Amino acid sequence: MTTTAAQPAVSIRGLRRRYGSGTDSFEAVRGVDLDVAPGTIHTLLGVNGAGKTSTLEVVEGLAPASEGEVRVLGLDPVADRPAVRRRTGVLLQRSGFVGDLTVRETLQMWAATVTSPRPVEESLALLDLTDRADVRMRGLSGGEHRRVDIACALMGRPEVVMLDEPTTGLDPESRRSVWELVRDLRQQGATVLLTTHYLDEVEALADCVSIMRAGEIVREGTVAQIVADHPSHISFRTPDRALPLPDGDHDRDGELTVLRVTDLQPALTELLVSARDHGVVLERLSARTASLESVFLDVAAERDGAPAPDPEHRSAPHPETDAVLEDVR
Ligand SMILES: Nc1ncnc2c1ncn2[C@@H]1O[C@H](COP(=O)(O)OP(=O)(O)OP(=O)(O)O)[C@@H](O)[C@H]1O
Repeated sequence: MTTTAAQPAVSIRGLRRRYGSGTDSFEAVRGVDLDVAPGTIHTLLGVNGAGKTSTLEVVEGLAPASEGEVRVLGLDPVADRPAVRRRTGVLLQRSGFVGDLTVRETLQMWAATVTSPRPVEESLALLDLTDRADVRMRGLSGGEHRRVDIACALMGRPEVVMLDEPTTGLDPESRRSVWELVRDLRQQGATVLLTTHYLDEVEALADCVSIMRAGEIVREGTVAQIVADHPSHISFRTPDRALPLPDGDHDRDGELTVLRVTDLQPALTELLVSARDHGVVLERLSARTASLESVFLDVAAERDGAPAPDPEHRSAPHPETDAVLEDVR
């Protein structure tokens, strides 16, 4: 008996999206291909302006593609919008809820637009909002507001959930509770496509990650696959230029040398032996295996055609991407 691979929950082929027309037009999405396997969490990771929202809006059926094809559960999100909308939940980056309504009234209003909605009390409990049910929307903190947005996105028990930066602006505890919720959705069989610029969010959630830069997907796979394909870094300072170096990509900037190597341990051993044999002191020696952070930094550096930043000056292991990128600039 032959088995066929499950149809992707979301499939994107040759997607292009242009804003404006003529000489003023700008192409924000430049030929994206993407498959999201059913029952998985797929993250789109990229810096501000990479094209994540522009892509997601087409998948959500909120904007037409300039070119290419998108299918959600086998359906066209624009032409088959009513059918797609019934089976999907969408969290936009910004919601436009009225500040005068209470949280409960907001959820009741939203429930009226959804086929077979969850009971409002269940939605309140799901997002830990029961105690805030009678507070007006304008009185909520940013994190509480975001939880109302998420409650609305999940109101119709969607098969496919699209979340645009679900945890931006949330405190660490709220972020973790959203992560739990997203994992629960997967456990219940839903498919989740989410955009983020948090590296720790990708590491916590992603079955598959697509890294976007300037409207294109430039890396894709599991975090482990992406990291395994990336070189490790060795850096040190020495005024001695005659030191023989192991094979790999070398950059020298004054006294600083940065090596990019595929196999860290033998390269490091060779370097240490070479330094000992030549009587060279390697100051501020540092060796780092590849990480999602180093992949991301190198992807960002490729954007400018600039060399990857000095690993000595990289920041903490899981900072927010925008903070990481301050190092690159
Ligand atoms: N309505 C618009 N008109 C013209 N350009 C736009 C419009 N919306 C977005 N852009 C541009 O398209 C590019 C991609 O924007 P997009 O919002 O898709 O990126 P993003 O990766 O989602 O960024 P962020 O993390 O900031 O949300 C950016 O250069 C942005 O300035």
